[in-house]
Amino acid sequence: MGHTGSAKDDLRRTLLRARRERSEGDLAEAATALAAHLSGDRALRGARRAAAYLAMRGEPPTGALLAELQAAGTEVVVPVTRADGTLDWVTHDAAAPTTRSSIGVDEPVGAPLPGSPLTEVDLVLVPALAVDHHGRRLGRGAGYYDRALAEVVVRPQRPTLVAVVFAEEILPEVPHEPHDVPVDLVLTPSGIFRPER
Ligand SMILES: Nc1nc2c(c(=O)[nH]1)N(C=O)[C@@H](CNc1ccc(C(=O)N[C@@H](CCC(=O)O)C(=O)O)cc1)CN2
Ligand SMILES: Nc1ncnc2c1ncn2[C@@H]1O[C@H](COP(=O)(O)OP(=O)(O)OP(=O)(O)O)[C@@H](O)[C@H]1O
Repeated sequence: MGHTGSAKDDLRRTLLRARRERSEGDLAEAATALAAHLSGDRALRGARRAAAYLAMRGEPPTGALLAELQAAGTEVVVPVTRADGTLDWVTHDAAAPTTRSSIGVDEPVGAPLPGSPLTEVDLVLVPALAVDHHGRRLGRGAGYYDRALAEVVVRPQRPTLVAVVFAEEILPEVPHEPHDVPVDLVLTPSGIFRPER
């Protein structure tokens, strides 16, 4: 791992530690606030299909946000991680059973959608540990989203990419590499931010 890799790892550790210290009350408030900001932004509110995700421990909770998207008529798909490092996608149903994967992610047990669902969405909510002022995102380091997004951003009709983080996780600069795909918007419990490009 080069310089950028170890700089990313150091920052990940710091950010994960801060996330572990958030109270349940803080998280519940964040969940409601994220869902409330949805209606204020046209790209978010008007999506026909959205790729989202089930938040894992420490992440800004996405349950209310996904419910709000569905209530607005958006079809929501969520990922299932595969051993080869790619993501499958399943239609989100909050009432359907999920299973916790070995890496701590809740995943639907339903059948994956055929084809490349990510190429048919107009909005992608992307998990992140931090995002910088240019929209560059720091993930958990497994590369699932970098690989998945690399395929959609080359398409003529690219979807709006939205990272979801706590406001304190918007940083002036995060370490980045050529394969990192920048996001268009950042959704936080404090509001929506548009990175400079
Ligand atoms: N909610 C959510 N889903 C997601 C992602 C994410 O960041 N958040 N991912 C974004 O790419 C992919 C999964 N990537 C992951 C990469 C590393 C670890 C990880 O290090 N897990 C810890 C355990 C964490 C815990 O139990 O709280 C571990 O295995 O030690 C987890 C997920 C796909 N789905
Ligand atoms: N487009 C790509 N094709 C192949 N490998 C990739 C691609 N993008 C990233 N990777 C690999 O994935 C690994 C993790 O990358 P990186 O540290 O940028 O992940 P991340 O953005 O923090 O994680 P994630 O995308 O899972 O949230 C690296 O080893 C990188 O080489």
